[in-house]
Amino acid sequence: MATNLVSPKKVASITERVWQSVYGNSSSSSSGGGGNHQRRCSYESDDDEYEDYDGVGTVQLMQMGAERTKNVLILMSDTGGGHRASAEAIRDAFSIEFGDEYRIIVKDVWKEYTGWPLNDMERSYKFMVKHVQLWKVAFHSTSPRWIHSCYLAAIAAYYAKEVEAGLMKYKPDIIICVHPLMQHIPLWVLKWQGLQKKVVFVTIITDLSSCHPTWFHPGVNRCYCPSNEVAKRALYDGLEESQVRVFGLPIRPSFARAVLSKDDLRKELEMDPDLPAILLMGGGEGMGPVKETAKALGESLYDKDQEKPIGQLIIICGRNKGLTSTLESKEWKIPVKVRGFETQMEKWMGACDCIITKAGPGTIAEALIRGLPIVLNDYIPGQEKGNVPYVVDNGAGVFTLSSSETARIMAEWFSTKTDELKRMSENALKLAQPEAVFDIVKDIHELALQRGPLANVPYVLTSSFTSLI
Ligand SMILES: CCCCC/C=C\C/C=C\CCCCCCCC(=O)OC[C@H](CO)OC(=O)CCCCCCC/C=C\C/C=C\CCCCC
Ligand SMILES: O=c1ccn([C@@H]2O[C@H](COP(=O)(O)OP(=O)(O)O[C@H]3O[C@H](CO)[C@H](O)[C@H](O)[C@H]3O)[C@@H](O)[C@H]2O)c(=O)[nH]1
Repeated sequence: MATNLVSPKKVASITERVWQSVYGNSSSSSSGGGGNHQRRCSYESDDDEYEDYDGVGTVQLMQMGAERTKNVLILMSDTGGGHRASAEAIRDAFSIEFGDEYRIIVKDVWKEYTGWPLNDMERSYKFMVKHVQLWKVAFHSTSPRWIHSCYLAAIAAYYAKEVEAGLMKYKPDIIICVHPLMQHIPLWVLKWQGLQKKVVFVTIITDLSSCHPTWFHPGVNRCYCPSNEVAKRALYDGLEESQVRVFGLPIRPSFARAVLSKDDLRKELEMDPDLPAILLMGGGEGMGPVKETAKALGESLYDKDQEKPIGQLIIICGRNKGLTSTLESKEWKIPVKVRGFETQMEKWMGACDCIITKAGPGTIAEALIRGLPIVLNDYIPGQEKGNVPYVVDNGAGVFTLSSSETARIMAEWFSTKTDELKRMSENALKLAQPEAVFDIVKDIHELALQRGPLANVPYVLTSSFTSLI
């Protein structure tokens, strides 16, 4: 007797289980539900509900052989503002380039599905960069591969199941990671699930130069580096040339495709139409010496002899509510606007003549696109240290930690050294890479097209495969 043959009864039972897994127990569930998913808006944000996602399985089966909307899951965390800005840039570029071909989901899966310390990275990061020596020690002591691998393996042992549930909910065809600590556990999960051939996994590095080694994971399909310096480090850390691409840091398409003139923007933002304008900020969290610099500028931009201002100041405090209220309650001799977290940074940058900021990579890359000369007044040790020479050596800005020096430079740029301001603006534009975000999404699209037939097999027949047989 051929004992290794599967009996008809067993086949029926597997078919039945596939059927149930796809359509549920009730026969009525097969009607219409999937169609709704097909008609959904093509991207979802963190705040949107992603209800009844299991219906995607239905859609997938119905669409076998036909082109179906692909799910792209972007993993990010609000540790600062840079990762979300890059995630949104990628989301918007997918939408511009490919319309409804892709459904984009931007998520902090850690926050929703895991526990401490992964679900609280925002607060931990904020705390550590506030006590900057703590961050310096954490950054450098976790740099050796064996150390961060041990930490992450220990965390994976605790949270792998939760991360798996978080990933599977969205049934991604493509996972894009824009955070260094969000690659290791998902890549392990894909390996355990046998999904490496089905799901494209790419990482987009959002630090310009001295980034943390956790960014370089050899298990990714692509590692997008923002600069040649980062690419060199990636190769040195074990990635193959075929995995590495250098297009630049992805910046929201609204920066690249801005059409409004400075005059129109100033009108819209209710700024003085004539006075030179400085944008002062400190990343998504409003970090660095924003308060001290604002006070110094309040004095240096006021001409005491003529009793009138020689410039105006826009201060963007990000999510730092304490800073916003302190600066709002101050009396100013020059025109000043104090703002909290702004969602249209391209407009504020487009309306100003130069920027003062800590050395955040996102802010720098955006300022370069807008041709703003940059005064770097601070940097976070570790990942932002290398951004200082990147700006200064390329002639796009200057670096000083002193608020009074910053104020003096500003007063000069607006009076005796306007030629320096102009030269730096030209150098900034030369360094800008507004098309990077489009190059990256086109490359990811190509990568997805190259996937083998398994990419079109619905999740119900792959990830659940082991549980079905
Ligand atoms: C690398 C291992 C991560 C596991 C975290 C656990 C403990 C290690 C303590 C500090 C981690 C410092 C991480 C440095 C790596 C940063 C990489 C980077 O460039 O990230 C940039 C990004 C900002 O843009 O930074 C972050 O996202 C930092 C998030 C930090 C979250 C750390 C939360 C840990 C909090 C307390 C840990 C205390 C005790 C640890 C016990 C661990 C037992 C397993
Ligand atoms: O009100 C605001 C303030 C800031 N931003 C945006 O937030 C981003 C800030 O990003 P940065 O890279 O300049 O700096 P962050 O400190 O906020 O970003 C964090 O993530 C970065 C990586 O992406 C770096 O690792 C950085 O060191 C880390 O602190 C920029 O796109 C900026 O336009 C807003 O949209 N609105």
